[in-house]
Order: sequence, then structure tokens, then C-alpha cells
Amino acid sequence: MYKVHCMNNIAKAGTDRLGANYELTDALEDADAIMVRSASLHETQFPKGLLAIARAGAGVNNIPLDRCADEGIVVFNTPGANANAVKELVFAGLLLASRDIVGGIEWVRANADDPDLAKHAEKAKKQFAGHELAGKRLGVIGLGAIGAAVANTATRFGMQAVGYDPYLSVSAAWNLDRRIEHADDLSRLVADCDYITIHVPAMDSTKNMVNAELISQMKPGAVVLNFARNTIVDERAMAAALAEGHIARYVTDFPNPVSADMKNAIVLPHLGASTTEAEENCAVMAAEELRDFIENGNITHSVNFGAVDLGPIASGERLAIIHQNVQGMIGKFSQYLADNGINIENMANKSRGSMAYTLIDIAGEVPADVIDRLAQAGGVRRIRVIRSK
Ligand SMILES: NC(=O)c1ccc[n+]([C@@H]2O[C@H](COP(=O)([O-])OP(=O)(O)OC[C@H]3O[C@@H](n4cnc5c(N)ncnc54)[C@H](O)[C@@H]3O)[C@@H](O)[C@H]2O)c1
Ligand SMILES: O=C(O)CC[C@@H](O)C(=O)O
Repeated sequence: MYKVHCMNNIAKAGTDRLGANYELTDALEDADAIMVRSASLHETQFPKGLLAIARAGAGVNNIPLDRCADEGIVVFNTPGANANAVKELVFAGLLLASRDIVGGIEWVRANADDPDLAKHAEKAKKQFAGHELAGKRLGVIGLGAIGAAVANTATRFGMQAVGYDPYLSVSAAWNLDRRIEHADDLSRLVADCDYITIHVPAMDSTKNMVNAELISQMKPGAVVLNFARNTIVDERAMAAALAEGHIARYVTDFPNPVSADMKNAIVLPHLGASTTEAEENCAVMAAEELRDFIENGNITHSVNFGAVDLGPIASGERLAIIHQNVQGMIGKFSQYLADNGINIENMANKSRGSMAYTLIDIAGEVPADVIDRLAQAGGVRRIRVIRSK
């Protein structure tokens, strides 16, 4: 029985998908795998037997990816599984920033006892008037699963979308509506956009990407939306730009003492992925990734190891080896197995940074002493023998 420790509330559809050979455990030290959403694992000491962590979501800035790789722990995320939920909330943000919907609702509630409410509303409503999205220009920073969905939907709202993503993947590019303009310079993109929405991952290279200088280059009266992460925006610079009126509205999904206190900010409590559908999609994808890795050794959607897939194990045994990405490892494995009279039926290998992963299919059984000696070969972090059922 494999043991899975959940560090956050994970949708039941996902934990059910783990199946009969898995049980949930409260004891981290017993876990073969972790399922997590936004809980920070940076200070967590992982047990020696931990094989994998599945992030039911997109952002992995809460997980120490390099330390996990070094400890032989494969980290997965669930790309695209919550993109529609975030896209829909971005549109709610665009509308909340353009029409004073909240002010209007509060006015009605405050005047609930007025018997002439309908009549007085017709007079009061001019203070809540706003602008339409149609005909406006929307700058999208990052055209991955969420950014592309936002840009495509914007064109259907009659907006002109312009995207910036120097690392755009080919599959993401195929998904883009052909009316979306392409910008190769961020300063020029922000200079003529009425709305700017951020959809890049939180990484060292994106920290404070939206800084005082970029904000000063934005069109006066622009609206900025941040459904990515707060570290991407210099929020003190944003607070100053809002206070002086250069930026009309900042819509953010990341509450903290700085954003919660900003003038003209709309601050949500990290609701982007909080829909039943997204929570289920993420949890199910995370469970399937964990099962394929634990039961077949295959790696799909890892953020710290390359993709390796030999399909389901059909017969014999499969060796799953996590090792350093140094010269001669594959030669060492094949020579060692050959010296012990073991034939390799099939093999796949992928390296990423300083670590690599190798899957080797063997027709029969590999004796335990051969495995023990392979495990002691220099550079091997972890070796698992997966048996066909
Ligand atoms: N608010 C929420 O609840 C919520 C939910 C999901 C995701 N997110 C955040 O949104 C981020 C994006 O999610 P996604 O699913 O679209 O991820 P994704 O990986 O599909 O897309 C990210 C895109 O950003 C691009 N990119 C990376 N660095 C860039 C740079 N310097 N300039 C421009 N583009 C750059 C990449 O090429 C990629 O296309 C996540 O990393 C996460 O932090 C937030
Ligand atoms: O799990 C959540 O609720 C938020 C997830 C979101 O921030 C993500 O990066 O996918």
C-alpha cells in the first residue's frame, strides 16, 4: 500500500483517483508521496522514502525544486488544469476595475430601508458609471495556459489583445487567436495598453518584473491585474503609482499588508483557482501523474526532472534510477547489467540541470545483490525496482 500525505485540502475526486493501492496518511515521515496546493514546503524536511510531490496547481514557488531534485524527489505540477478558472476571474477583475460594481452594490445595501430606493437609485447611479472593455487594448504578459486563454477571450470581448512572451512554447502559440498582436518589447507593450494583465511564473528572473520604471512607462490611467504572484510586482512602487493616480486600479489575487492598504486596489484572497472544477481537475491530474510515476516510473509534467515515458510496464522488471547528470552513468549501468548476464530490453534517459533519470526494462528479474551494488555506484541517488503485475 502506498502512502500519500496531503499538505492542503485536496479535492476528493483526486484522492479517489489514487485507487485501492493507496491510502492517505497524516504522518509525513511515512509518506511515499505528497499532494500539495499552496502550502510552503521550503522549511519542510522530507523523509528519506519520499518519492514524489504533486502540486495540484500551476505555481511551484512554494516548493524547493533544486533541493528536491538533489534528494531524488520528483516534483510535478498540473499545467493548464486551473487555467479556465483563473481566466474567468481575470475577466471579473477587468469588469470590477471598469465599472464601479462594488460601489453600486454597497450603495444599494446602505439604502435598503429607503422606500423610494428605485427612484433614488436612478439619480445616484451616475457616481458608479464606468467604461466598456470593447475597443480597449489589453497587454498580456506571459502567454502560457492562462495568458493565452485570457488573450483569446479578450478578442471575443472586442478588445485588442497584445501578448509578450519571449519563451512562448509552440503548443501555446498554436492556441492563440490570430488577431492577437505580438510584442517583443515590454516597455512598448505597456506604453499603449489600457489594461495590463500578468501571467508569468514567480521565479528569480520575474521578481519585481513590474517595477517602478515599467510602471512609469504605463499609459496614464492604466489598470494592472496580477493573478500570477505578488513577488512579480514591486508593490510599494504600485502603491505610489495608485496614490498619485498614474495607475487607475490594481487588481490583485494576493493579499498582504501592502496590497490590502493600497488606494484603488481590488484585492482578492487568492481565489483564482478556487472553483470546484479547477480543484477537481488539478487533483485528478496530480493523482494520475503520481500513479504513473509510482507504478510505471514514467515522468510527465515534472518541474525538476525531464519527461521520460516507457508506457505501462507489461512484463519483467523496470529499474527507475535517479542519478547525477555526469559523464558515463548510462555506460556504467549497461556494462554492469551486461556483466551480470542481464539484457536491457528498453531504455530511456533524460537529464535536467545537474540530475538525470533513467528507466531500464529487463525481461526477467534482477537479483537483489545486483540492485544493491547498482545503488552504491557513484552518482546514483535512488534506484527503484518496479515489477509488472
Ligand atoms: N491566482 C491563482 O490562483 C493562480 C492560479 C494558477 C496559476 N497562477 C499563477 O500564474 C502563473 C502562470 O500560470 P500558467 O498556468 O499560465 O503557467 P504556464 O507555465 O502555462 O505559463 C507561463 C508563461 O509565462 C511565460 N514566461 C516565463 N517567463 C517570462 C518572462 N520573463 N516574460 C514573459 N513571459 C514569460 C512562459 O513562457 C509561459 O508561456 C503560475 O506560475 C502561477 O504563479 C495563479
Ligand atoms: O491551489 C490554489 O488554490 C492556488 C493555485 C494557484 O495559485 C496555482 O498556482 O495554481
